[in-house]
Amino acid sequence: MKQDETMKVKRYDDTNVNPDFVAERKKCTFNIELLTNIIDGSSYLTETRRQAQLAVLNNESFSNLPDRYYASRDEAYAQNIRKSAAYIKLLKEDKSISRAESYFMQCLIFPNEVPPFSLHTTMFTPTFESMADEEQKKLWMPRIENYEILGTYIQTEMGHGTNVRGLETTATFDPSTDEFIIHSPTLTSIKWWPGGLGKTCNCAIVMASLITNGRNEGIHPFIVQLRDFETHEPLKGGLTIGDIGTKLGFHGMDNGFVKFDQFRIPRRNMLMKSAKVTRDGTYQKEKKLEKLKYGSMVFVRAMLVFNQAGQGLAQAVTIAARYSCVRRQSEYAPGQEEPHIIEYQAQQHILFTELAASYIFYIAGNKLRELYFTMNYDIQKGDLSDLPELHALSAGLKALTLDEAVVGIERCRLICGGHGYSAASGIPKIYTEVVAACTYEGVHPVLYLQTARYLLKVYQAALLSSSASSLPDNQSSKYIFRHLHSERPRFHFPLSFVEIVEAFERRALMCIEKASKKLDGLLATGRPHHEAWNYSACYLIRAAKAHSHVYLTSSVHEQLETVRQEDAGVYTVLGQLFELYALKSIVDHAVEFIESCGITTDQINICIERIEALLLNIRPNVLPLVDAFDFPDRLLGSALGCYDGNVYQRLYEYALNSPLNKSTVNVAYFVYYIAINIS
Ligand SMILES: CCCCCCCCCCCCCCCCCC(=O)SCCNC(=O)CCNC(=O)[C@H](O)C(C)(C)COP(=O)(O)OP(=O)(O)OC[C@H]1O[C@@H](n2cnc3c(N)ncnc32)[C@H](O)[C@@H]1OP(=O)(O)O
Ligand SMILES: Cc1cc2nc3c(=O)[nH]c(=O)nc-3n(C[C@H](O)[C@H](O)[C@H](O)COP(=O)(O)OP(=O)(O)OC[C@H]3O[C@@H](n4cnc5c(N)ncnc54)[C@H](O)[C@@H]3O)c2cc1C
Repeated sequence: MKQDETMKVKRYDDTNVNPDFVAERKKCTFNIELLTNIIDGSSYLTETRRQAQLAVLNNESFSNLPDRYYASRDEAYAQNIRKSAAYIKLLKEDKSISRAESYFMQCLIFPNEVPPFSLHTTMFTPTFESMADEEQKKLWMPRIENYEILGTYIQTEMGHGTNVRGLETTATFDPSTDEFIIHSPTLTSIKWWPGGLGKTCNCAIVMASLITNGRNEGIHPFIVQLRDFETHEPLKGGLTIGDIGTKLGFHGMDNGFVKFDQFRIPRRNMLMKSAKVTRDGTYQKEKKLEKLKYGSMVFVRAMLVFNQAGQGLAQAVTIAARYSCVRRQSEYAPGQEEPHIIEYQAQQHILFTELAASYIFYIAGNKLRELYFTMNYDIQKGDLSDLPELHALSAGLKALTLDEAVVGIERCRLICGGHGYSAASGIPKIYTEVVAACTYEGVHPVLYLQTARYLLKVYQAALLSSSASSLPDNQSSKYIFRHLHSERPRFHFPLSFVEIVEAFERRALMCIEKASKKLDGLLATGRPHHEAWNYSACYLIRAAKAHSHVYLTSSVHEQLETVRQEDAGVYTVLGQLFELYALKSIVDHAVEFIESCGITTDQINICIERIEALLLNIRPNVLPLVDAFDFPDRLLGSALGCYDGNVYQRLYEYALNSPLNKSTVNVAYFVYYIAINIS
């Protein structure tokens, strides 16, 4: 990125800071900058992010006016398009902007929003790159990279989302014209939900059932132009396109629908890397590359762990923590000043356990992102051996971390009392964005079941093997092999970090064993496999969750081992957060740990006591721990969570700006009450 000499705006306003915050920050016992580097991945990435954020703050084209919480849907969409145009212009003009820089810029330009063009970068382009053959890439990529083509990803239909194989849209090859005819045969086959489809994108990858020579060959991807490149009008020839209307959140996004009515596209618009239709209509496929078509779903699921679960929860926690250090309430000791609400143990228990969870999701999410890029390198070269592992891991972790994050965000909102319910707190916006991720890219019961399917296969393999050596080191399920044939250790309390990881592994192994037994038991009664599978779902989902917890604890433990060599202060606070997250999970799932690890209810009580001690340990560092996330105020968009702690002044300004305050007597009130009373 080109450096801008005129960069003047500071990321924080550090003048006029609330004295309570100054006092809180003085209590810090560790090096905040080092922790920020760990969260970002490196000091280099911290610096890159800060430069990118400064570039956004210094550029007026990226301002959030009208106020994002008062904007109507039309205004929210228009604002996103204005900012998108400025952002894309910048990317075109400054080719030195790196992928990381553009990602950091995008997060701040569109705070807690998925902007209308985002499907272009997160799904359309990756799917095209992965599924198109070399000739197609040569033809299309320059216009895709140049944003002349702005694409979305069209898969879900009004009647089918989860069951991708059941999609009804057809792409029938017509050899007489060398074209495919895309068609929505029913109301339920209308494509529904794709981001940016309603108004913004001019092209799309469309997933449809390929029919050639009278045979249905299953779902395949096609690149389809939807709008005219000059006028932006929907193309003629059989397209009805529109916006699907108001949703829980995503107000600035035009999620859309499209009905295809015998719409024709050239044969070569089928993406032909792993399967193709020749000029005479012959269908050919490379079976081993078949699952590549699922690749973009794996990519986004893997990214959502740090991007939505980690970052979303961390933002809500930052807001709740800062507010808790400002807000005073209730008489604690008779006759004394009201304490800050952070001093109440009940507040600490919720806030600090969510703080711990946000660190765990962030750090494990970063590790998953790295793993994705490492494994995907081989996958794209045609070696798909790591794909099942990556699919199982990304599906389970997407589900578990987002399930826990949305509950955590809501708990953060609740502990902010009434002001948490105001849009000005920023938390409702974070919630509506993050909870959307629980639906898109796959609903969670379904994703857990995908993870469980893989785990049962690994378990079967482990039963037949006597060592873990047949699994590569990067396989997260290696513990199944390791523990299946080894004695359960005696756990000592309080648990060491190594013991914590082993306890999670033992619990996961037990859940997998139980799921396997349940399934086998039902099969043994003569039930068909699909029925036995369905009636084992509760066991299977428990196994998938337990396995995902293993990844969370073991990957953060691995990070702790590195930090231990580097800095004692950071190691201590990160270790406290790790222990708190782990012990709370053990207490929440006590029955499973008692049964799998041979521990007692008394030992669970030791965990509960230890949690209380950890709350006291974490208390002095609470503000520095959220400062370490290094969120600029604009990203948080919160009167309660601003860096300077001037909560009440900001809340008042927010209210004064309410559009309802533009007049002293509201026109509707005048028309319906005063005017009627007068007559
Ligand atoms: C620095 C960079 C930073 C970047 C930051 C990015 C930030 C992100 C921001 C996010 C913005 C996103 C905006 C919103 C986007 C929403 C897009 C969508 O929702 S789009 C719509 C999303 N829609 C959904 O998510 C729909 C959910 N439904 C599905 O995913 C599937 O259809 C299904 C899995 C449920 C069933 O499928 P079915 O065919 O019945 O499957 P079977 O069960 O019969 O298994 C068959 C075999 O295939 C295997 N396999 C399966 N999946 C995968 C995979 N992904 N892979 C590999 N393998 C997979 C499976 O294991 C099995 O293997 P085996 O055992 O035979 O060896
Ligand atoms: C904000 C948002 C953005 C989106 N963006 C896009 C996009 O860009 N492109 C796109 O193509 N799609 C998009 N989607 C669609 C999204 O991917 C689907 O909504 C999602 O995959 C779920 O499909 P569905 O809505 O049809 O739910 P269904 O599949 O009907 O599932 C409904 C419920 O039934 C249960 N269920 C279903 N099947 C099973 C099963 N096999 N086992 C157990 N339980 C089951 C689950 O509880 C599930 O929650 C988006 C959705 C949202 C909310």
